[in-house]
Amino acid sequence: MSDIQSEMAALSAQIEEFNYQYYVLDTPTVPDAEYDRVMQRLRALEEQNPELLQSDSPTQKVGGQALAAFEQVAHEVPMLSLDNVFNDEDFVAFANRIEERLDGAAFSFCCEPKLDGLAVSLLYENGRLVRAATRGDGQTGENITANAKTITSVPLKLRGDDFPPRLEVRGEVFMPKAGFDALNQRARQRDEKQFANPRNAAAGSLRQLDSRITAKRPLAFYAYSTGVIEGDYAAVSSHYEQLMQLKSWGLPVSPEVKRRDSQNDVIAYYRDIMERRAALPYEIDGVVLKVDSLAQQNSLGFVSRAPRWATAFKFPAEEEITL
Ligand SMILES: NC(=O)n1nc(-c2ccco2)nc1N
Repeated sequence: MSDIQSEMAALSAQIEEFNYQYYVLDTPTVPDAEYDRVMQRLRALEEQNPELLQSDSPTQKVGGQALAAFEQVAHEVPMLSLDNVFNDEDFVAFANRIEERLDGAAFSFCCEPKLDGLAVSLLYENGRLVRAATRGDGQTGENITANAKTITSVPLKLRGDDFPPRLEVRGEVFMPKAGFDALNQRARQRDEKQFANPRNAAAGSLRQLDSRITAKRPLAFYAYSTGVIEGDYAAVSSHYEQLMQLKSWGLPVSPEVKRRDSQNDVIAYYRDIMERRAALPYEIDGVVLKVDSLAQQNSLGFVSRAPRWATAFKFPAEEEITL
């Protein structure tokens, strides 16, 4: 490797570590000016040495040629839809049904905020992002790889080397409230169409045929599940621990994800998140509760397309404001 190549590889690795610290650990270690300096240096070297440009360089998150249409993607593992509960009694009935089906075995819940964005699947092969798809109808989605690659919090390469050779990460692409407000303010100033809510803004931005438009939209991503996992790696037995593994590989996971062991503690989690809902930087419409043990999830299975082992616990509908 030439000196230039090794400097470019080092700069790329440094930017990926900055991204991990900023988007995953939420603890940036360098000021923006330093981040920009390193990024500018890498861009300059890539312009001077185009033959050394790597397709998954962090400078390539700016989008490319517009598509004529989206390709269809068949999900190897269907992307589930969730049943809902709306009050404590329904949740207790849900939890009691699980207890019966587990013949009284103890079980915990992994509790997560229910992000109000767009479910996506990210496929990493040998640690590199090779395909991104929307949920679609659960069986078939749209190939939005070029667009997903422009989302700053979606890593183009996984961190470390203990990840499985083939890993499908599932999560939510969403638009944080601040980004949504700024986008609509700019639209108002330009007399352009405004989005009704962050969810529509995220969907509209992600399903752009021109990824250069997506690249300009303030999208974010949180992982909350996996799909296909193939090849040798240190498998864990708990959904919560699996999310912590995804975090160690450079995928952002909401810091609000917690494990709770009793029905009362789950209800306390639901109330706490509901109380803090307005202050969260992204929109949610409830919490998602999942049996934490992967073995117990497997033994509980699914009813038609919804898992017996998970439910969304929704908040009362907010009065809709019309723009
Ligand atoms: N929307 C959302 O935040 N979700 N959705 C799931 C889910 C759907 C199917 C399995 O897991 N989990 C979370 N946190």
